[in-house]
Amino acid sequence: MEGFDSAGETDSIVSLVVSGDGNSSEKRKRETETDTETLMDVVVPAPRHPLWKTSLCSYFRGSGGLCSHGDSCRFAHGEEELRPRPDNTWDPASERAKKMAKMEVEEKEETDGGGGGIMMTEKFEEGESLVAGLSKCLVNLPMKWTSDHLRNFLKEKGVLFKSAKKKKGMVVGFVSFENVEQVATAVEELDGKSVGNNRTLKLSDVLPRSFERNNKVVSEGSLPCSDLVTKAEDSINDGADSDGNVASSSSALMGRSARAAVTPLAHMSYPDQLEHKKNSLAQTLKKLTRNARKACPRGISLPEWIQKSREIGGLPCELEGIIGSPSVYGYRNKCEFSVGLSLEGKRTVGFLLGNFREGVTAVEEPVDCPNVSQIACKYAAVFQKFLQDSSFPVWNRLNNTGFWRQLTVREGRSAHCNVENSEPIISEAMLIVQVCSIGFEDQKIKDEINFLENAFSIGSTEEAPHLPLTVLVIQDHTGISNAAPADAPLKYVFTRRGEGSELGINDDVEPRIHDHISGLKFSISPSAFFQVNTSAAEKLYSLAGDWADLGPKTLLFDICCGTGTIGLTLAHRVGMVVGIEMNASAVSDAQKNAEINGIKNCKFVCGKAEDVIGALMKQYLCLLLKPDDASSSTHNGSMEHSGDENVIQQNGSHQSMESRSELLLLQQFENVVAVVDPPRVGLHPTVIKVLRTQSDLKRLIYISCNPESLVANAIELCTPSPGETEKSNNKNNNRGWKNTTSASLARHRAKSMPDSEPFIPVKAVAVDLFPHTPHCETVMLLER
Ligand SMILES: C[S@@+](CC[C@H](N)C(=O)[O-])C[C@H]1O[C@@H](n2cnc3c(N)ncnc32)[C@H](O)[C@@H]1O
Repeated sequence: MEGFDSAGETDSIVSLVVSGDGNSSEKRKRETETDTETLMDVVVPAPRHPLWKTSLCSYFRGSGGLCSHGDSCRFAHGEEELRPRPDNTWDPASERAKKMAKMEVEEKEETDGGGGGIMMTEKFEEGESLVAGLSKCLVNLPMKWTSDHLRNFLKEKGVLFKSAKKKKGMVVGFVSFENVEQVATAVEELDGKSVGNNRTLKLSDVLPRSFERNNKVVSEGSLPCSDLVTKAEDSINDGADSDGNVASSSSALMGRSARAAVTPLAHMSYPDQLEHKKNSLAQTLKKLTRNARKACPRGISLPEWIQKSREIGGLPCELEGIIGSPSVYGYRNKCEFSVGLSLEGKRTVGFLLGNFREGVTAVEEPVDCPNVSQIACKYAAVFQKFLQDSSFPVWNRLNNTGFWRQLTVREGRSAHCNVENSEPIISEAMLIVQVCSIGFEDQKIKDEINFLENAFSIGSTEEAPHLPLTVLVIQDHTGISNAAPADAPLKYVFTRRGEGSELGINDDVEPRIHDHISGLKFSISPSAFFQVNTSAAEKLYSLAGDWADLGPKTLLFDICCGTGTIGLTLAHRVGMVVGIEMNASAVSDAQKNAEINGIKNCKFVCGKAEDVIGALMKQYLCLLLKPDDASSSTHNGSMEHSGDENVIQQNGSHQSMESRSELLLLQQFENVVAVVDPPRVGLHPTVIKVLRTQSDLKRLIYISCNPESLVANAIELCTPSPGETEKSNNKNNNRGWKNTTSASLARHRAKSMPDSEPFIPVKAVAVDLFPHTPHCETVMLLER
């Protein structure tokens, strides 16, 4: 379970180990052969108090790490020393206890159907209707069950019913009955009984949706499947959309507002939010120390950074605080609005209120969401107004039918600021409307899209000043979740031929908008990643550059480079940039961006980093100037670029060096730095292995939007390599990883890391790109 892997204290074995460097005072817990029972540094007193280290030391905490008892203190100096109490509980002041309490609340909410009922605003099938009193909602069913599973289960239990519906991926199902006797039997046979993997079934009444209670006519002409209203979107479901626009399901369910769903920290002051995020990051980073300590092979002394971590409260390195966002309100340059029915049954463009898994499908307008820009809100309102009269249905998440699915508004800032308030001017906007064309006639779609284009055009000019509208894209996506792949077909594209012209279908004009970072202009295509908070991203990139210690003799790898933002903004500080990115449109944007800005020392490679990085590093690093070669170098200290074109290489294939001049240029590099900025899941193991084993790579800047994956990757990068014996012992030990945490998995992988010098975490800092949400970016410097 997340957060509880680190200590594994209850089943761990304490042993005294003399470290390989002959330091006999270094005592630590060791992993056992079974791999799950792992340990940490512990000083064992004699005799040991029965409550040894089961409570946090208040002196230690209050004094910022000073306790006169030192290692002999019976209280725990920090979370990593803390042990469970004899009754298997944790010190209530500890993070573990708080996390456990939180999880208990969440589990209870899940069992209770979210504590407030299920918000289903959609019907399962045409003609389906539920009669109040003769319909029940079953909560806590196994997610993988379908309607058939539910029906068989009811039959097995001898429960008669009229109809039963259950959608895979949800924990709720809906049953209607012929009469009250059947209802009574169902309650007796099912409520509180065990189902699936020890889940406790709960029967809830189906409450009429508010719009039915008020006897309003519902435009979708449907009755709800249930009384409980729940609805959250797949993106919210998974905890985050592609850009970290996240709603925690529990807060969404409790808050019952779009504001609470997408900006759960909005009730706090901004300084409090920053403090909260910094503390939460510190807790996560401590996992790096704990896990690297556990994974440290036998017979090898603990790296100095682990030994010194006690001096900084268990952190792997100094956490230099958190940098706030220059813009706190309306900062998002990209907003993804779902289309669905509100709690009132109205066609709505906004945010899902909770978690689809738990049956939430209600969408509410983005009212009071402090991260959403005014322009995005206005376009959402224009689209919502249009939908009220559209003859095409909105997307039904229960049976995956409908046409209108999602609106994304992307904005681009001009190079100039508003003279009155110094705010950036939003000069371009791209609207991406996602639809599902299955089952709809082409001509009818065309007509409907023309109406929509007209509605947006008029909507944009009705505002004073006019809203920017650069391009309208209709994306056709037939998948279940709204998260469309980068290559989802663009069915129609309306662009402007020139400044001030009307939107129209101009096949020769590419759909794109432009933004500006650090004085450079960036061209952005519809599916390319671009940080959602431009002014905070500017801070992030320049900080990464400062930490990277760049110079004209630096070769910089920008791994997961998107549209090239990091590499291009740092290009003037290095000899050459090699960017790697898998999204072909983003690579093409990066290439264009280099051209637009007259930058000639960047190359962009299209491919998955795991497929291309090994060959690329070999190709470039074997030509590095080594200190021994310095005397034979012709390098005169200033970089002269050959004027080579920036090169895009497709599908992971790599070409040999383009020219002799490039080869000569490379020979002048004296150091290599990599900046990695991976997606939420972190780096692929192959990429980690290449970074780790390329001994010429001495400095690595890790930028992460997910501290858990940063920690997991850093465990592999920073743990000393195992000896041969340990590696071979580990070979047959690869079992039962399905339910393990990312950190445990990383520990396991670290054991098979080829012999190589580990990196050392030097410093870290948080940069808040997502005010009002729990998310923020982390930058960590690793060196060796
Ligand atoms: C967090 S974004 C960072 C983009 C860029 N550094 C920026 O700041 O704009 C992650 C990028 O990694 C790309 N990506 C995801 N998986 C990848 C992989 N396996 N190999 C290469 N790029 C990948 C995504 O397409 C996305 O552009």
